[in-house]
Amino acid sequence: MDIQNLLDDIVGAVQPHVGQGNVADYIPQLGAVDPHQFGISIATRDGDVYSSGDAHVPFSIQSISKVFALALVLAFDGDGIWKRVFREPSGNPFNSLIQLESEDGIPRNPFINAGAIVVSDRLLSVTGSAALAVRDLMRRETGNSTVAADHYVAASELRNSHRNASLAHFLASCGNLENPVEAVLESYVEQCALAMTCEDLALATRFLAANGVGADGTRLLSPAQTKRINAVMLTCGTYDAAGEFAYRVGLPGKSGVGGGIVAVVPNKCAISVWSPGLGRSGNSVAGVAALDEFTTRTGWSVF
Ligand SMILES: NC(=O)CC[C@H](N)C(=O)O
Repeated sequence: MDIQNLLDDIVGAVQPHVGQGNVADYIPQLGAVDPHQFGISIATRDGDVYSSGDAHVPFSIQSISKVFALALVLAFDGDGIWKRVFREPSGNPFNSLIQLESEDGIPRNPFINAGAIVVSDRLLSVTGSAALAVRDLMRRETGNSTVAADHYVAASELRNSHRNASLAHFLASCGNLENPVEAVLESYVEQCALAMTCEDLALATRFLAANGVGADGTRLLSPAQTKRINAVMLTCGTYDAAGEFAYRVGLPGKSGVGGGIVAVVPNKCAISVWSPGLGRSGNSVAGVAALDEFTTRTGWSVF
């Protein structure tokens, strides 16, 4: 298969969707991003990388960071995190407060905000800085030592983080935070504010398509842990649109409100797409369309 040709074709095919949806203006700094951009990259298990469109423009990875924070907690700390967070789809928006109270402060899964705040809290306890731990993992896997958080985005989110602050305070009231709320929130927004390109993200995600083996050949996760992260991405990675994403794309995937999505074809490749316009559930409209196109054309799906 000529992957480069395929990606160039997909860039053309999704053009009608580029600019559709809305940029995430609840984080003011993200509201200023030009929605008429689209990029796609693939990093194969064998080490080849293909890109097309705006694949070299850095964007805010936001909730995509939640996958990497979870991977690090599982790698450094084992399965203990699963006592503090469930593994069920929530069927609710990513920043919803509703279930958290009725389910006694145990978030539905690690990819909605409440669950990711718990994971970042644990990563903060284990490493001293969730944001730096995630950043260093990204640098190692991409070989790009310039990967860093955009501090304007982090500050912009922190100033407007009333929702996440309420989730964190509620978690603390249930005894499900180990660190002070302010420290956890700071670390969480800093991790979300990492700026990366599609190409960076495809490279960083590749270990999930390689049974847990990282770029330098060392093992980050066991094959069983890798399988499980991919399973949680499939069922929970795109929030209350996870069913629709599985239906259209058929791959484990994780989205962020910066407009990025990463997806994993186990044992083959990692794919990253980016376009800032979001649909109702906070997933990139053109990004989902591109992944739909990709799995339809290649047949590379888990189903
Ligand atoms: N879905 C997302 O990307 C949300 C991440 C964002 N930092 C938030 O907490 O609201």
